[in-house]
Amino acid sequence: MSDEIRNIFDRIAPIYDQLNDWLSLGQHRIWKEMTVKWSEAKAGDTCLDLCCGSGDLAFRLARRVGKSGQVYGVDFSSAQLEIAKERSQSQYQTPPITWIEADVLNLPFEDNKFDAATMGYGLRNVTDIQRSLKEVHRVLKKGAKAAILDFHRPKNSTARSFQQWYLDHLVVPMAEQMGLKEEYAYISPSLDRFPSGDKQVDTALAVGFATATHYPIANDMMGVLVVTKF
Ligand SMILES: C/C(=C\Cc1cc(O)c2ccccc2c1O)CCC[C@H](C)CCC[C@H](C)CCCC(C)C
Ligand SMILES: C[S@@+](CC[C@H](N)C(=O)[O-])C[C@H]1O[C@@H](n2cnc3c(N)ncnc32)[C@H](O)[C@@H]1O
Repeated sequence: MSDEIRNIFDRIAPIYDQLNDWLSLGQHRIWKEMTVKWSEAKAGDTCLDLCCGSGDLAFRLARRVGKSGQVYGVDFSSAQLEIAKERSQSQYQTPPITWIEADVLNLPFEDNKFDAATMGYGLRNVTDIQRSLKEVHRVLKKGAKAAILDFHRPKNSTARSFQQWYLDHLVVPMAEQMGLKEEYAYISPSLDRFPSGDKQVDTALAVGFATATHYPIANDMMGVLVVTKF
């Protein structure tokens, strides 16, 4: 299953950023900025962006930690990381971001390393949510936060119907124009499998986080799970 997921993101890498902009009417930038703010990353911090993809959240973290900080972006899609590296070169980077091709279910870092972490549209795509949250907990310093942004199914039936309509009539047809229908058709069933905000909180507390809060955004079509390690 993880090979299938890796292949999806390898294949969509060349158009991923552009489609996100078009399909979210640019709103994803706001949702990502909110996520980085909720991570409480600050100047001088050492930060981790899990499932970094083409680097959107890692770049935002870099701007917050400044030249005295450090940022690591981890993803198992080599094609996504290539895009992140290309983007790195085309913009003045303070600090330089370290891009690592690895599985977030088995992070190549020692315990208690990071002052803050982000994960944007990654938790829904990993094959073992509990294990992923355990790894996040392991590598965070005591008192550190992680902010985890993802889609989910809204509670409100009208919002759910709109979300599904949007996916069926805008997202997948636009992806189909680019020969990526199957890759984007994957989103809907991934939403069906993904736990609600309340269940995400329960899982986070069960793996050992001292606090876990889920903030619905975008009319409850997205959400940010903020967890703290004590
Ligand atoms: C940045 C966004 C999605 C990232 C993303 C996550 C995935 O799991 C994927 C899986 C397979 C292919 C692609 C992705 C993927 O791009 C969010 C913006 C892009 C969304 C595809 C747009 C969908 C937005 C909401 C359903 C509706 C928003 C309506 C509002 C009026 C903008
Ligand atoms: C929807 S993209 C999100 C990319 C980026 N965070 C963003 O916000 O645009 C999901 C990313 O998670 C990565 N991913 C999924 N499962 C992973 C795993 N087990 N280990 C590492 N990366 C993984 C995929 O390769 C993909 O780049």
